[in-house]
Amino acid sequence: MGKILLIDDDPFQCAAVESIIKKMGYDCHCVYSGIEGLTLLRSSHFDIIFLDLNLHEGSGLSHIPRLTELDPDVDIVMLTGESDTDCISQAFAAGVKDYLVKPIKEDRFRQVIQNLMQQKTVQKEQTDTLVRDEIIGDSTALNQCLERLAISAKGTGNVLITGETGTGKELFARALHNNSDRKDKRYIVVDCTNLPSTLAESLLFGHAKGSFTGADQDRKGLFHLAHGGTLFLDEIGDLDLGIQKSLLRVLQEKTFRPLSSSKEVYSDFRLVAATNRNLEEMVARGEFRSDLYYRLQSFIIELPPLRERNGDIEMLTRHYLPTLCKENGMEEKEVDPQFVETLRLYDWPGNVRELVNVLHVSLQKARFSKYLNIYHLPQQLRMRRVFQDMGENDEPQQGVNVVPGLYSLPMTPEEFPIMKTARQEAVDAMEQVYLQRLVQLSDSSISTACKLSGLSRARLYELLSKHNLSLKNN
Ligand SMILES: Nc1ncnc2c1ncn2[C@@H]1O[C@H](COP(=O)(O)OP(=O)(O)OP(=O)(O)O)[C@@H](O)[C@H]1O
Repeated sequence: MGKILLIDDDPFQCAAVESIIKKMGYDCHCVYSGIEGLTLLRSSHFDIIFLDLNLHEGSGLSHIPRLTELDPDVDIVMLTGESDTDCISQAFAAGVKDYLVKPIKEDRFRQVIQNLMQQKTVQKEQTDTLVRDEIIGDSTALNQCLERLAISAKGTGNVLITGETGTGKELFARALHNNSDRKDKRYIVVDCTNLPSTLAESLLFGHAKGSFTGADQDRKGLFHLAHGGTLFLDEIGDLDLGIQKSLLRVLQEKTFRPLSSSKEVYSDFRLVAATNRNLEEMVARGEFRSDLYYRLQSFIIELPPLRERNGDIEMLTRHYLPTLCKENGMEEKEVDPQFVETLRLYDWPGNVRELVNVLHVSLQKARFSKYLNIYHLPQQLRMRRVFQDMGENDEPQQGVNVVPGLYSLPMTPEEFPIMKTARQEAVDAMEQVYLQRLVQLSDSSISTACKLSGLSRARLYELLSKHNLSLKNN
């Protein structure tokens, strides 16, 4: 049964609305302040919240970010006596689904509930039947992306998948094809990175015999081959501007002419594109065509970075470890809880790809051990853990001598490193902390950094590069 929450400080209004909702067959809870609403949301899920604007404690709008943080799937509808246009715009900007002005009209009220509930049911059905392929994770953020994947798979328009490197854009593109009506037709992948424009034209559009030296026969292009299926353009942000223009024409007209051919070819392919670049900024700089950008925007799936869904880390680890052990000819290993805990503390700039790589490296170190523990992890992850243990998030506190604590030695003879390795790891860890602090204190000035550290410019640049730092990190 659907659940609805009313947040309104007028008990009479609540009673009237509650009776309509209960007659519709839904479960209804009333609370008289935003604070009570937030408390309730910590332990219960609701499908819809009707939120009053003018509450005793202040504006209901101020509660929206926290309400959606606690229950990302909830739909919020304003229910208020305030009909000021500014309030309406602010409410929509804050993400509400609808805005109803009191006194409520019962028909309209019922319609809002029915539509929102229906949409939720359809979304759930679509997500439940989705074939996830290899997509692992159960965080709210990933589940929201899977919902969008399910909706887009049943649609027909172009889809743009965005997200940092290694977040799974290619995995989603393939799953989109496999869940669509086109799944029995071709799925063609084109990596637009470093695709020279001359080669791109003949690859995408095809060519007629004799169109250039070496073209000894007619060749179908990928647009043609993808007819009825899906064309995945990976890293579309890298596509040459000239090709962008031709692509736009193909998307609009579904026809194109292979190089040196007099015949137009019709092709009905579905375009899925992905990028880790900010296309909006590229449009502003004139590096990406705005008309193509608007065409691609019809449906966007934004994949969150792993650090924003670190609830998925354990699931991904447990999924990948057995496969990696098998690939490396090892018995499956047991995993120390602190190992997973330490994985959760890290930022994962390379996202899932980096996580898989770290698991691979850790397994190499643990080759002769039955367990995976934190000492098998690369140094930057162990360092992160030390910072955390010191009660900090990112950096060492002002004036604290962090260096001696950075390198913790394993307790088992099998893991115990030779002195040379231990010394090198300690030096590396110390350098990293030292340079991070130096960068902070130098205010992007190389001469200040050299003066403070006593290092030459050449040596400083060498060390910064070794630790992936830049004076501009400040
Ligand atoms: N949710 C996930 N579940 C399981 N594996 C994942 C997931 N997301 C990513 N991966 C794995 O991480 C690696 C990188 O994924 P993928 O190539 O899809 O990322 P990407 O976003 O396309 O990266 P790039 O922008 O660098 O091309 C692959 O090995 C993929 O299988």
